[in-house]
Amino acid sequence: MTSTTETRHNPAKDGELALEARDLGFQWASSQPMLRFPDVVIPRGEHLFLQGASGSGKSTLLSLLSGMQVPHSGSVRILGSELQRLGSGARDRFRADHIGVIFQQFNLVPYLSALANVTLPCRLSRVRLEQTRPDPDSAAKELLGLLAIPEDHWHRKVTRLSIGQQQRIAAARALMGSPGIILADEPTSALDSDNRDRFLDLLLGLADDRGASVVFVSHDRSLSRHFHHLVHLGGES
Ligand SMILES: Nc1ncnc2c1ncn2[C@@H]1O[C@H](COP(=O)(O)OP(=O)(O)OP(=O)(O)O)[C@@H](O)[C@H]1O
Repeated sequence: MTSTTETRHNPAKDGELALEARDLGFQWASSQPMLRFPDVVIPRGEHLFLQGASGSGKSTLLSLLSGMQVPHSGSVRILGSELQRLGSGARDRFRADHIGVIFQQFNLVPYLSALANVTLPCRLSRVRLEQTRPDPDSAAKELLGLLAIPEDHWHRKVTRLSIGQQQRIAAARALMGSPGIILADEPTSALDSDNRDRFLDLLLGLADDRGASVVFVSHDRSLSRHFHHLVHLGGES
């Protein structure tokens, strides 16, 4: 795999890193080639754009960074914790506590309201619940307001909302309880370019307010200007 990494900032001192992934290699099956990834180093509060052609391994890299998959080689350290040192249950808890994920298809719970989807992380993580004290509902409503979801939509099932609104609800859910890292996998692919830029400005602004680092995946390199760091995956060699 040929890959490039660009950075517009000097790396922070160790201990101030949101994320550090070194020498990562992963193989989905023994019949498939080993995917090898460039090192990823993000100082706390800075944001990284992950770009590459279809099949280059962007989603695979996100699944390694989130601890959903375990690498065959190399290491992932998030907010100072080495993921491989955690057992699978502890890794799941760490993800629920410290990582907000925005999926390509949003993965909202279809039978829940917008508000109930946003408060979900607080039901899965005591750490995220503590961060929204005294009242998770108020914290969720504040996020929904900041993300321009009209108040009369908050109690509607998410399936009755537009794609752009569902995407912003997925962003609110990821930001809820101020996790240190947000991983976003192509959440803008259904939007036109104006709405894509507007969404990114909102997401990065809210992440900045909360001190979170965002790793954002997209095919569209024009979005990279919003980010401190760029990693380009070049595909299988
Ligand atoms: N669950 C899986 N099982 C087996 N192989 C997989 C799986 N997921 C991805 N792959 C393979 O791993 C390689 C990288 O796929 P990945 O989905 O990470 O790429 P991507 O850059 O995110 O692609 P896209 O932009 O199309 O979403 C591809 O060859 C793909 O076929």
